[in-house]
Amino acid sequence: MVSDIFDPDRWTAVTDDFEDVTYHRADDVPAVRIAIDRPEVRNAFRPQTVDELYAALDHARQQSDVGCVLLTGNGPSPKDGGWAFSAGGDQAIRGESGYEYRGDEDTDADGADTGDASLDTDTPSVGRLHVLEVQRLIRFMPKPVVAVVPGWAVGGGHSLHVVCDLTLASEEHAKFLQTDPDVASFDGGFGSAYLARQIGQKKAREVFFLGKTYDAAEAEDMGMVNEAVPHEELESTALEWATTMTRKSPTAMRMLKYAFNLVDDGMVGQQVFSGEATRLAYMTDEAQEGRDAFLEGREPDFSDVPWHY
Ligand SMILES: CC(C)(COP(=O)(O)OP(=O)(O)OC[C@H]1O[C@@H](n2cnc3c(N)ncnc32)[C@H](O)[C@@H]1OP(=O)(O)O)[C@@H](O)C(=O)NCCC(=O)NCCSC(=O)CCC(=O)c1ccccc1C(=O)O
Repeated sequence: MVSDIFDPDRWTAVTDDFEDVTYHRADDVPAVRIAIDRPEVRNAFRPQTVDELYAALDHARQQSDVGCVLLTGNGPSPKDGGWAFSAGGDQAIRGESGYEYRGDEDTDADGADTGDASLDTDTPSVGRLHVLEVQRLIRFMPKPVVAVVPGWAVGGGHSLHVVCDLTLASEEHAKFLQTDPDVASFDGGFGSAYLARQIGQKKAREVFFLGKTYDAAEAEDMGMVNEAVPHEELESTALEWATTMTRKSPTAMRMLKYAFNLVDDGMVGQQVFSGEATRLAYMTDEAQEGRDAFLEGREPDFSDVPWHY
């Protein structure tokens, strides 16, 4: 079973190679579902989880026939039935310089520690803080990413929902909490500054400084959740949203996402938006005349091109 509220009749696995993440493509909607699959620790992410999330998201980014990504957490926990989107960085493997790989390199087939970490050549020995790379991938992905929140969104897990384009939450189980300063961490980028854009400065400071827990209805009132729906309808509603969005013009959706981003993303936002404008310009006769003139060693003739106003 992938997740209690996952409908296996509507999805096909893209890969079974991941350990911490499940990755499915919808059968009748051009959308994918990427889920953290560590429900026993409230979907806290370790470096391997972040690597797999990045790989799945980057794969989804490059599928020109996929128009929407649903990002969620599988559940419930087999231990206590609790639900989570993600509880952020896995504190159990946090070392002095970041989150540490603790995997096959120093465990035997049964998972017991062999103390043989030196044999590992695939994974870096330094601590990682690379969920920020996942945030940037979500931010710059040319299609909407929806955070589908079935339970706790906490710490770095809260930041992940903040950076998504839309958030859909379970009425009964979704809970939003920032614990960063409790564990001496601080997401000073999208997790806080962009959150303030969504809910205002006073409220964003309250989220971090007071560390209150908000339910889905409160989060919707604050403007950081788009809609709260009954838990049983969470994934079907997410797929309905994906259906709606993927019927729209891909170019318009991409340009709108980058236009929304632009004002907060400085020169990089301008670069991303302008890159897409350049792509559109390349598709015109005007651009092809410029290219052809160079290749034919002549002056370009733009005399037929109107000065649009
Ligand atoms: C999420 C809780 C509020 C849920 O509470 P509750 O429902 O009562 O469940 P628990 O019994 O507490 O938890 C069940 C089970 O899960 C384990 N667990 C939960 N969260 C984590 C976690 N983050 N790491 C490891 N394990 C976790 C818990 O130990 C229990 O296990 P048992 O074996 O069953 O006892 C509550 O659990 C909670 O508050 N969790 C901690 C939330 C937290 O502080 N998260 C870390 C915030 S800091 C962060 O995410 C930094 C990462 C980051 O994004 C970042 C920031 C800045 C720069 C870079 C980065 C980066 O790249 O990483």
